[in-house]
Amino acid sequence: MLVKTLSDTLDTAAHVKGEAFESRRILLAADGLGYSFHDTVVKRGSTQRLEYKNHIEANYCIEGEGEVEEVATGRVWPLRPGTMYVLDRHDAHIIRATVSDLRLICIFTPALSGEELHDADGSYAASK
Ligand SMILES: CC(=O)NCC[C@H](N)C(=O)O
Repeated sequence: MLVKTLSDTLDTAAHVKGEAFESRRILLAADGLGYSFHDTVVKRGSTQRLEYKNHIEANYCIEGEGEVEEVATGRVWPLRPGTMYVLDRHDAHIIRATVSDLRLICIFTPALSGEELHDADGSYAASK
């Protein structure tokens, strides 16, 4: 059995700090599960255009309020605790933390190694 805590991740290389978010990557490629598992905080007032060309990402909101827009259609969904969105087609999307910080539980497949940063397209490099 594998047991980890959020505090094991804080201030390690797997605690990635961007302008708009902090991603605390608790399970990584090295754990051998085929997915990575992150506890991510998206900062209030931020807007991010993202497009994970090399990964599928599932996001489950557990705190805060904001919205996600599907770029291809312009469709917008509110994000609140209990809402999940999955970028199952590598969908380009825009995340807005409109009202407060958003806290999202994120799963990436294939797993991230832990230190990935967004490139200019809003993607992470392909997993090795
Ligand atoms: C929604 C969001 O902020 N995504 C960027 C961070 C990503 N979820 C990650 O954990 O690396």
